[in-house]
Amino acid sequence: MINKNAKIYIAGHRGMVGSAIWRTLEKQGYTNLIGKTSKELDLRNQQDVLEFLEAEKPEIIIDAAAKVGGILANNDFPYQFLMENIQIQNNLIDGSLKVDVKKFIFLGSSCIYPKFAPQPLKEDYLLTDSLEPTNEWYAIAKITGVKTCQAIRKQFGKDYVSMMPTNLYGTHDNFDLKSSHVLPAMIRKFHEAKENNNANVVLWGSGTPLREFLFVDDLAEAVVFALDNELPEYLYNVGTGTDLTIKDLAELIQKVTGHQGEIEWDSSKPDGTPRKLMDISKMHDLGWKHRVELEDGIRKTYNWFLENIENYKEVKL
Ligand SMILES: NC(=O)C1=CN([C@@H]2O[C@H](COP(=O)(O)OP(=O)(O)OC[C@H]3O[C@@H](n4cnc5c(N)ncnc54)[C@H](OP(=O)(O)O)[C@@H]3O)[C@@H](O)[C@H]2O)C=CC1
Ligand SMILES: C[C@H]1O[C@H](OP(=O)(O)OP(=O)(O)OC[C@H]2O[C@@H](n3cnc4c(=O)[nH]c(N)nc43)[C@H](O)[C@@H]2O)[C@@H](O)[C@@H](O)C1=O
Repeated sequence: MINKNAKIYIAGHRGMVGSAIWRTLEKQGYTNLIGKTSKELDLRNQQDVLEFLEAEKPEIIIDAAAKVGGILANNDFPYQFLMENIQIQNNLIDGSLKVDVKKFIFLGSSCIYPKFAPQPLKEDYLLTDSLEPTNEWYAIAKITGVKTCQAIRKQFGKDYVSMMPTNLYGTHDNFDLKSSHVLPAMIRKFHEAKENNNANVVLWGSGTPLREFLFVDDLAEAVVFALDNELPEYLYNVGTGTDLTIKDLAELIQKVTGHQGEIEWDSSKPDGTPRKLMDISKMHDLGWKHRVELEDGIRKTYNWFLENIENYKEVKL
């Protein structure tokens, strides 16, 4: 068990995931949390990161800082998704080793697994085949992060662990239609179409790919679980164990938002990987399980969207 006064640095503490982890840690009584915005500390700058870590000497680091985006952003900006993520994670992980950070939690994504791997995806399937082309750049960066932490475990015996969440959604999500993931994009599109006399909604691809969705507060609980317990292995999947087609997701969000028009599918946009359902038995065996079911999570996210609707004009990329 970690001391509740331990100094914990949450990299990316204003993002969807970082802010959920911050809230969960506060709720569980952790008192010494630190965070920096990208304006205050650009994690791509090695010297600045090392100076910050040397000055602060955190006991624990949770890395929720990354260049993040949906299928189109990943496909259109391969260099940024590869390079910025490698820079951010290398500076944080190597800096942590240098200043003797006791525990490091690295967050990756289910896209690290091969495009046509057997389903559900077990942690062992890493590096057994080729990646999905729309996000291979981001995936290569994330695989490098997993392997860097694994190398530190092997060579220095430190508690550096990687968690691979499935597709996430929730409060503080990115609702910008160019850079967002599918679930917040659909909430915004159906809501705005409803407001616009139930106009038709245009969605991307064929609607046939399958995706698994985890509410971000559940992921935050999994991360705090990993912080409270020394996990025996280097890599853990985090998800719900259930997926649905993009078309079924669209119908569910259409119901929640109350939109009554038609849905059109834009086949010029990519489908991405056909399926990426996580095998989450390792986390279940240790005692973590998700709590928020999809429809409930979508309602919470839609309510948050409505409460914060004025902020969505900003484009993230
Ligand atoms: N969203 C999803 O569906 C999934 C996300 N993940 C992983 O979870 C983690 C967090 O993602 P999420 O919360 O969704 O992303 P967000 O875009 O919401 O947050 C990313 C955070 O990273 C920070 N950041 C980005 N670049 C820099 C930089 N150069 N210097 C300092 N800080 C930087 C941002 O800081 P600031 O706000 O100050 O600019 C922001 O707070 C990532 O590792 C991602 O790969 C994994 C699976 C799915
Ligand atoms: C988390 C994960 O996220 C990304 O992978 P992805 O799951 O393919 O991403 P996505 O959420 O953007 O799309 C899922 C599916 O949904 C379809 N889709 C329909 N209509 C919209 C739409 O309006 N917007 C978006 N974004 N997608 C749409 C879309 O065509 C695709 O079939 C990578 O960043 C990857 O690196 C990663 O880790």
